Amino acid sequence: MEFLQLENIHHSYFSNTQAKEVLRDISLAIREGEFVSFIGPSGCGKTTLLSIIAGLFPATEGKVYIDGEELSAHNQSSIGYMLQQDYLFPWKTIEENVTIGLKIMERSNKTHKVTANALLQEIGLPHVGNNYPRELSGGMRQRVALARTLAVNPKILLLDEPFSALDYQSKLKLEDLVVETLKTYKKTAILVTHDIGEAIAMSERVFLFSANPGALHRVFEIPDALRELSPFDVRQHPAYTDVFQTIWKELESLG
Ligand SMILES: Nc1ncnc2c1ncn2[C@@H]1O[C@H](COP(=O)(O)OP(=O)(O)OP(=O)(O)O)[C@@H](O)[C@H]1O
Repeated sequence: MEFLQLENIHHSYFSNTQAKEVLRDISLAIREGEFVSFIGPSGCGKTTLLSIIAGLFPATEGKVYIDGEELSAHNQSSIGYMLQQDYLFPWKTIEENVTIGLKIMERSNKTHKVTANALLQEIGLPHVGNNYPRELSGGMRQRVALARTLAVNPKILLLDEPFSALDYQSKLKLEDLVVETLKTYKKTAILVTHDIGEAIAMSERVFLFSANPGALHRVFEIPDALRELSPFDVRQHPAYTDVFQTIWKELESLG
């Protein structure tokens, strides 16, 4: 079932009297529970498109639908955002950081501790609730950022290069954890990444965008044989190299 739908999205930024066209006529649909990636040359508008989906600002033209309903202040909270930086508050404990969104949304205090504990357990950090962010490694902090994003129970997660600041080993481990956790919670997710391998390893479909202005160029279906594996294992599968080369060639052809 189509869960997130973009219909003829156009976007321009206006500075002084000049308009800069960034996105042209983007239409796409993502199924409930699906994990997809957006890739494309630098500056093709991936972050701009995620911001429009998150409702941070409206597109110049076009519509976003979530579960058949047009995006508005009413359903905007069904979307969670995870970024390259963890943006944890250094003066708050890990438990307080995980539940900050619930506090902002003024949801009942009683269940906060239970929610935080369950999520910290899920991300493999059950004993850090009373610690402070400075006491954790970069990879652990990004896991906490994932728990904080999930705490408000969004239906759709937007992941904007959340692994790019991590060392290679932490990145591979976190990719596995994110895929497993989002499957457990049956979330729909969009990952923006520059790493083709990461897109193939984590996604069911990869959306390739071209630049100037940003437009949807091609959609790649990841073969079933890869989709059943964890991101780490996908990279060891014989079919992985073929898929990588196909996408790489297409990206190269965009210049
Ligand atoms: N607030 C803004 N005002 C004017 N132009 C902007 C603004 N934000 C982004 N742009 C421009 O829009 C274009 C798309 O930017 P965006 O960050 O969405 O691309 P991206 O594909 O995410 O880039 P990257 O892969 O480098 O992160 C770029 O040319 C950028 O300079």
